[in-house]
Amino acid sequence: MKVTGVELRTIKAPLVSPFRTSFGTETVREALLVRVVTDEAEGWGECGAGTAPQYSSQYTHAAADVLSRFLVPALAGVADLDAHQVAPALAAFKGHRMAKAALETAVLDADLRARGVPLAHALGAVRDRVPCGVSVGITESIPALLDAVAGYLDAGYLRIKLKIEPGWDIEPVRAVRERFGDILLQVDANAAYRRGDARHLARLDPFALLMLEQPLAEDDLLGHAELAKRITTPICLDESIVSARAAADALTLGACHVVNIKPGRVGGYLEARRIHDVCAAHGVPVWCGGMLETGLGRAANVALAALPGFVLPGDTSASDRYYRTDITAPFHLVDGHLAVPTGPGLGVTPVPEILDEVTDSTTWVPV
Ligand SMILES: CSCC[C@@H](NC(=O)CCC(=O)O)C(=O)O
Ligand SMILES: [Mg+2]
Repeated sequence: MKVTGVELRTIKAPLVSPFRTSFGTETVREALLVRVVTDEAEGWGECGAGTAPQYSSQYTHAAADVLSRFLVPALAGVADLDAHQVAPALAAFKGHRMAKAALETAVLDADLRARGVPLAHALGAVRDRVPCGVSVGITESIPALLDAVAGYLDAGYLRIKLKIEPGWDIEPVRAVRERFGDILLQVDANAAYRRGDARHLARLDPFALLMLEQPLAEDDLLGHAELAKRITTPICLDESIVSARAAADALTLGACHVVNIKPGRVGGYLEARRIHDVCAAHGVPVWCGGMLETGLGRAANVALAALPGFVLPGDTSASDRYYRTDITAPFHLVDGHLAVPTGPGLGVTPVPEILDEVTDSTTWVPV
């Protein structure tokens, strides 16, 4: 394929309710969408970065800047481009994995649409629907949390994930366990704790959680390995797993028992599959994380979550978990599952009038 140009479109999509984590509260998803135009087809990618550098050092406007100044122009030199050539073409530029992932995904989507191949098929999917969990933010009170969890369980979600932070951990977990019994339940700290919190985190052990996600800092593999020896709750890593090598290192060090795979965090779906393969080789379960994606990123995540090693419900929730109106045809939860898209590439495209309503800016970058 020959890339003729790339559109960088920033959208601002209001969330149906505030989403609070240990690092902040989101009320609007400011997302960067990448549309690659080639001589054969066009393709879409969604950048997982948020408005501010709080989940990681990346953020939406920086992703748009690095794409327009460096990453998109780097594709000009590639004569017959396919998705496998994108990462090597961008390797000279350090970091910015989420921006690189969005560009690689858009090239992959264009290539697959041109060939009539669904992303799920290209990645090696073995399922036609995936089991879904839901991420529940920190709420104003325990009663409010219990109401939210009850609503999601009524909707059919198969697993509940609670955001926690110091001061909001033991009690909310206890309250959910006491109210809802032995549901599949896990927690995510987004790196809010320190190595000295091991004794406190061990107080989660009696609640039979599926996992404790990213309790310590992104770069603290040794701290997680030490913590793993002092608590019985399985440790899952998210922010720390930035590549297949980081996954192999984490498993070798005993820093985690489960991995949350997020394609944007690791530079794209091709690296995400490599991490899936590394974990499968070690007998380690994985699940698909989320970054509040619109239907574009959601479609790609659901395709990935259909791979054999994704044996745990992911944060692949229905569109209405976050959005009143998705920019694509909405994903609906059916018996706790989302259907894997069957169309070429991502299998979905934005609805133009809905996309225009949430568009904040658009830039064309010629190649
Ligand atoms: C704005 S928080 C995004 C990162 C967070 N993601 C979720 O909790 C799931 C979000 C989703 O359902 O897409 C995580 O650390 O796992
Ligand atoms: Mg997480």
